[in-house]
Amino acid sequence: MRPAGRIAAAIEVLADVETRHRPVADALKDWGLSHRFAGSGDRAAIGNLVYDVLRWRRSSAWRAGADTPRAATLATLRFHWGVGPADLETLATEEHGPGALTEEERAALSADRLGDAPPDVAADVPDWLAPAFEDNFGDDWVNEAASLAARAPVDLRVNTLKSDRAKVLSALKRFGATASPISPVGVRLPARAGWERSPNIVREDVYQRGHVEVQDIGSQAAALMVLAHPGEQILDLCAGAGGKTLALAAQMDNRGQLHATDADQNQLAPIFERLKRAGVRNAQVHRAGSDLSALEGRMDKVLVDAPCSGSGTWRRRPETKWRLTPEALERRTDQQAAVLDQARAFVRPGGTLIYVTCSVLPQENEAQIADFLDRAADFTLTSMADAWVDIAGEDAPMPWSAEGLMMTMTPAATGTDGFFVAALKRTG
Ligand SMILES: C[S@@+](CC[C@H](N)C(=O)[O-])C[C@H]1O[C@@H](n2cnc3c(N)ncnc32)[C@H](O)[C@@H]1O
Repeated sequence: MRPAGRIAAAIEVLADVETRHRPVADALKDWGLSHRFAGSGDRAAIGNLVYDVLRWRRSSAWRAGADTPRAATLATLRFHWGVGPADLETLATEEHGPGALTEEERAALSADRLGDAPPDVAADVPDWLAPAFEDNFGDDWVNEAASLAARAPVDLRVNTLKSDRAKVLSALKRFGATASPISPVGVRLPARAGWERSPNIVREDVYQRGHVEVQDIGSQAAALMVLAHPGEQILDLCAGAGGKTLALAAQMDNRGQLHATDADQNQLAPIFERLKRAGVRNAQVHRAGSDLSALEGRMDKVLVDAPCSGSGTWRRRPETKWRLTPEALERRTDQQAAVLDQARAFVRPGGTLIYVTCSVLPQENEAQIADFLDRAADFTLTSMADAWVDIAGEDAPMPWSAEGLMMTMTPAATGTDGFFVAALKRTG
C-alpha cells in the first residue's frame, strides 16, 4: 500500500475504535481481515500511525482545531512525523488517500498553536489527572506527562542463567542494540520512527533459547531493587505472567526458594512455559487461592508488584490513558491496600516488603505507602539511594526521589517506563 492509503486506513481504524469503543488491537485485526490486499508490513505500519495518533490525541486535536480521527491523524503526521504542509496536501488527494484538505485544516496545519494550549493539553493527559501530575512533579509536570506519550524502545533483559550481555549485544547488533546505562543486564533496541516496523524479537534465536526476555528497563530496575540474593526465601505475591519472577530467579542464581503466586490463575498461565525456557529451577508456583500459611513470617523478601492504573506504561498502551476513569483508579487503590495488608504477614522480622507499581500517580504510590505505614507500625521505609547507585552506577540517571526513600522512574528522568518502588523493612 502507498502511504496515502495507509493514512486513510488509520483514520478508518481510529473511527472504529471511537464509535464502537473497541480495543485498538481488535480494530486493527478486523481491518486486516476485511482488507486482504494489505500485507503484514502494511498492517504494522497502519498500527504505528494509529498508536501515534492515540499518544498525542489531545494536543493533536488542539493543534488541528477539531477532535476527530481525521483531524488528529493529520496533525500527528504534520507535527510528529514531520510531513510538511505541501506534502500533506499531496498525500491527502492521492488515490485511496483521505481526501483533500479543507480551508480550516489547511490553516490549522500551517501554523502550530501548541504554544497557546493549556498545560493539560500540552501534557497530553486527561484533565482530571492534571492535579496528580502537578502534585508529583511540580514545575516539571507537563514535561513529565508529555514524556509518557512518546514511542518506547524495545528493552530486553539478559538471562544470566543462560547467557551474558556481551553475547546478546553481538547477536542483536543489526537492530542497533546498546547496553542500558541503568540495568547491568539490560539491552535496548531503539524505537523506530514513522512507518518503520519494530524488530520482532520473539523470532530471534536468543529469545527462543531463553537468553533474553522482553522487559522494560524500569521493570528490570524495580526487580533489581528487591536486592534478591542466592539462598534467600522470596515470595512474588502478584507474579502474573512472571516477568519479575524470572528476573528474581536470575538474581538468586537459581539458589534459595522463590515462591510465585497471583490472585488470578489466568494471569499465571504463561509463567510455566517462561520458567522452563529461562532455565529457572528454584521457583515454586502456587495456584491462585492456594493456602500459603506455611510461608507466613518466613520470607526474607516479599515483592508486591501491585495491580495499578498502568499510567507508567502509556507509551506502550496509549489508548489506556484516555480510558482510565476516577472510578477505575479508586478500584485499583483499594486493591493495592488489600494486597499490601495481605503481604505483610509473610515478611519475617528483619525482612523486607517491596512495593512496586507501573504508575506515576501519587494516589497509587506515596499515598498508598503513607496509609500502609499508618496501619502497620512494625514496618519502616528504608532508603534506596545507595542501592540504586550500587546497581546502576554513579553516572546513571537518577529517578525522582524524596530523600532516597521512595523512587519514581519516568521516561523523562530515567528513560524508562514509569515505575514506583518502595522498600519497607519489618522491624518487629
Ligand atoms: C502488575 S501485574 C503483575 C505483573 C508481573 N509481576 C510481571 O512482572 O509480569 C499485577 C498482578 O496482581 C494480581 N493481583 C491483584 N490483586 C491481587 C492479590 N490480592 N493477591 C495476589 N495477586 C493479585 C493481578 O492478577 C495481576 O496479575
